[in-house]
Amino acid sequence: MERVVLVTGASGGVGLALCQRLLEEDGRIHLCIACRNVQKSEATRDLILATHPAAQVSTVEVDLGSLASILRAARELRCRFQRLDFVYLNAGIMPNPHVNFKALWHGLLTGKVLHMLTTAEGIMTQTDRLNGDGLQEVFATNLFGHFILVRQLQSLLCGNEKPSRLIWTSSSNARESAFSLSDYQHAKGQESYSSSKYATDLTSVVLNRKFNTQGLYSSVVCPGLVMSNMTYRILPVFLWKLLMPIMWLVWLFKQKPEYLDSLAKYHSCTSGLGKCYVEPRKMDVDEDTAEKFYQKLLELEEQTLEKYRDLLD
Ligand SMILES: NC(=O)C1=CN([C@@H]2O[C@H](COP(=O)(O)OP(=O)(O)OC[C@H]3O[C@@H](n4cnc5c(N)ncnc54)[C@H](OP(=O)(O)O)[C@@H]3O)[C@@H](O)[C@H]2O)C=CC1
Ligand SMILES: CC(C)CCC[C@@H](C)[C@H]1CC[C@H]2C3=CC[C@H]4[C@H](C)C(=O)CC[C@]4(C)[C@H]3CC[C@]12C
Repeated sequence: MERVVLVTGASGGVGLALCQRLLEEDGRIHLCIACRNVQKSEATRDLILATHPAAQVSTVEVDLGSLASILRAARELRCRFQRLDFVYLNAGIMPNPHVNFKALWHGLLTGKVLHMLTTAEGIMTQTDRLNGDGLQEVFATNLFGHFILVRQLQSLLCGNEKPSRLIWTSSSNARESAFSLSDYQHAKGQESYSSSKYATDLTSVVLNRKFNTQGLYSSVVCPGLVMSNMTYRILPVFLWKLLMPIMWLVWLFKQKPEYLDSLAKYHSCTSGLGKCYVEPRKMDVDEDTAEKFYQKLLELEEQTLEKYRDLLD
């Protein structure tokens, strides 16, 4: 039976590129794209089929900022599929981004410029707000909505013949100092994006602890700086185009000499001898904090799903 792959945030940017790439790697998969509404789902499906006409692509509507929508989508997926092999938890937002140009300028003059330009540490803030479920929107969309989706899809992800995998799109902007267990939704600070991505890293770590024995494995990835609607909301397109030569220089400086081989093809995978093509980095995550955070997520799940009893099985 073909492998079933679910991708959230498939309508553009990283998610759409990921869908195209997955089909290039294996045209036999069943790709289920999760988008916010029917129009987006169908437009995305048409775009994918234009380049991969023989692909099996289905759609599901889910607004990750709405618990009711997530519960409906999960119910629909449980009816449609017997298992899910890969779930890419990719949808994400960074509302009202603000660049601190003073800090940026200061950073450009220091030795930490590469670190600053690849992690945005100290130069980006956002303003968040409450969503319809009374949750901080960035936390809800980037992390909690996905967490609820995974919990609701547990029966399709656990106990299968082959292991299933969750792949979270995290970010190099994830930072421990932006996250606090006492304000894990980041209602008080101005780095909700960074906090939500650190929360993502913690969640992935703890999900492995809880679910590896049931055949579910979780990992996080950072796609690097990608030109998408998200980045075009930070700076206008023309400015990014002007900055491109600088970004290329940054990229070049970040490469190890062996990466500059123009004949090399880079696959994000591991060879039979264990050699990795993409450099792994250890996450700055403490397992004890991850466990405490998990308990808080479970408590929040219980509180928030209380009013949606009719949508639960
Ligand atoms: N761009 C970058 O440089 C980087 C991005 N990332 C991460 O990559 C992921 C994808 O971002 P990117 O492609 O750049 O940004 P885009 O804004 O282009 O894409 C975001 C995707 O998420 C979807 N989405 C947003 N909110 C919701 C919601 N409430 N419910 C369902 N879907 C939603 C969007 O759908 P819709 O079309 O309906 O808005 C869209 O498909 C994010 O998690 C982001 O944090 C990580 C590191 C760097
Ligand atoms: C080249 C400079 C002179 C001008 C660009 C300044 C900033 C607007 C951008 C510099 C670094 C960028 C970012 C880095 C990390 C990204 C992160 C991985 C992510 O998940 C989302 C986008 C970034 C925060 C991105 C945003 C713009 C920069 C801060």
